[in-house]
Parts: sequence; C-alpha cells; structure tokens
Amino acid sequence: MQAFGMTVNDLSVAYGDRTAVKNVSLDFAPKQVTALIGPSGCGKSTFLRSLNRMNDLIAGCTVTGEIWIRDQNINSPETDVVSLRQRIGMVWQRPNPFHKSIYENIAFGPRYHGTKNKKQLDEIVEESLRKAALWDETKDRLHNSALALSGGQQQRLCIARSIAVKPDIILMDEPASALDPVSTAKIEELIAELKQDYCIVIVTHNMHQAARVSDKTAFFLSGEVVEYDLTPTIFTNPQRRETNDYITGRFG
Ligand SMILES: Nc1ncnc2c1ncn2[C@@H]1O[C@H](COP(=O)(O)OP(=O)(O)OP(=O)(O)O)[C@@H](O)[C@H]1O
Repeated sequence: MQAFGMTVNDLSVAYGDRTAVKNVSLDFAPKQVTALIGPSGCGKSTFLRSLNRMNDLIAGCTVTGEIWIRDQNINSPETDVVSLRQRIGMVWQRPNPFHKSIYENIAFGPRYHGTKNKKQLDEIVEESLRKAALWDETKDRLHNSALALSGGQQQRLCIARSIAVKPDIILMDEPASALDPVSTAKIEELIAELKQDYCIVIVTHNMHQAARVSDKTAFFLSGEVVEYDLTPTIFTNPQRRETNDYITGRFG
C-alpha cells in the first residue's frame, strides 16, 4: 500500500474578521504520527478541520493558503469535497457512529463510493474491523446496533469506518479524551499500528499521549506554530521558552 503525506503552506483561517490560525506551514510525513498541542483556543481544532475542508461548513469562516496531497492543492475551489473526505478521514472527540448496525457503519462509505458487491463489502468490513482491533469483539454481532457498543468500542468502530474507504490521511481530534484509561490505551496501540500505513495528525491535550504516540509535535500558540520538531526534542529539549513553559505546565 502506497503511503502519502501532506504539506500545508501558509494556511490562515478566520471566523469573520477574527483570525484563528495565522500563516501556518507544516509538513506531515507518510507513516508518521504528528501531534498538535497547545493551550485551549490556540487554533488546533480549527487548523485540523481545515485539512479536510470541514470549515467550509461554518458560515463566515475563510481559509487561505495551500494544502497539498498527491500533487493536488485540496484547498482550491475546484476540489471535489466528497472525494476529498474519502482520502482524508476524520475521527472526532466523541464517538459518533451512525444509528445503524456495526456492519452498516463500515459498509456505508465504500458502498457510497461505488462498491456494491456483497462479498467485497463483507471483506472490507472484516479487514477494517481487524485493522481497528475490533473484529474479535464484534464478529458475532455485526448486525446489531453500533450504539450497543461501549464508548471505546464505538471509537474504534469510527476508526474502522474511516479506514474502510482507504484514506491517505487520518485526522484525529482528541480521539481518546472521552474514554477511560483502558480504552485510551487501546486507541493509542491502534494509532501505533495504523501509522504503518497512514499519515496521522492528532490533536491532543494530553502531553503524555503526545509523547507516547507521535513522531513529531507542533506546538500552537495564539493561532501560530511556535515550534515544530521531533517529539523527543519538543519534550526534552524545546528551543523556545513558550514551548518549555507549556509542556512543564506553567500555562494552558
Ligand atoms: N465555529 C466557530 N465560530 C467562531 N469562532 C470559532 C469557531 N470555532 C472556533 N472559534 C474560535 O477560534 C479560536 C480557536 O479555536 P479552536 O477550537 O480551533 O482552538 P483549540 O486550540 O482547538 O481549542 P481547544 O483545545 O479548547 O479545543 C478560538 O478563539 C475560538 O473561540
């Protein structure tokens, strides 16, 4: 499976006349996890949502700059946003399975994008659930409601749903913050597995989690990236005083 990354050039986002993200340029490598950290309100989620054009849905929100994947600037007006969201999956803070069966949650995306063959859909469902470490727990109840799963299982189902359409990139906005420690550990293990195939960008408030799961970390402050480096460097030898103050808990 070929892996792709993403390059962001000079991205700015404003809500009306209030700028939330200022001139951010970042490179996300394939088969790596990048963590976005920073105090509340610094623009991490706004930035993440721009990467699959979710901010298009917010009235008055403007996004300027370039977001390159596979030689295409996906922030250009010509981009087909539906096929873009197939290539860039999103996992939210709170698990949001469809009110459908476990099977249908996974099959929905591939079917929507053209796979109608039942055997192929069965294979995609099994493969996606296996990759999300959920197959053993669900294989005997695929046609039961997804809402009967625990919160942690629902979040792994949402991850399975996003990988079922074979994305290039997976975006995660605090994917474990609503989960208990055991479910959180499972999500972190899963992220480590998935990075063998995907470029993953994750927003997290949990410094330990950023240190455990990511290869690189970007520290955001007031809408700007103050520092971007290998995760061990950010957490043990940051170059900027603001980064050091944040990771040592002096603010935020
Ligand atoms: N839909 C919106 N409309 C108007 N302003 C918004 C909207 N979403 C976010 N903002 C503003 O943009 C700024 C950045 O918010 P954002 O949610 O991106 O920050 P964050 O770093 O993800 O914060 P948190 O860690 O608390 O989730 C904040 O000032 C916020 O109030």
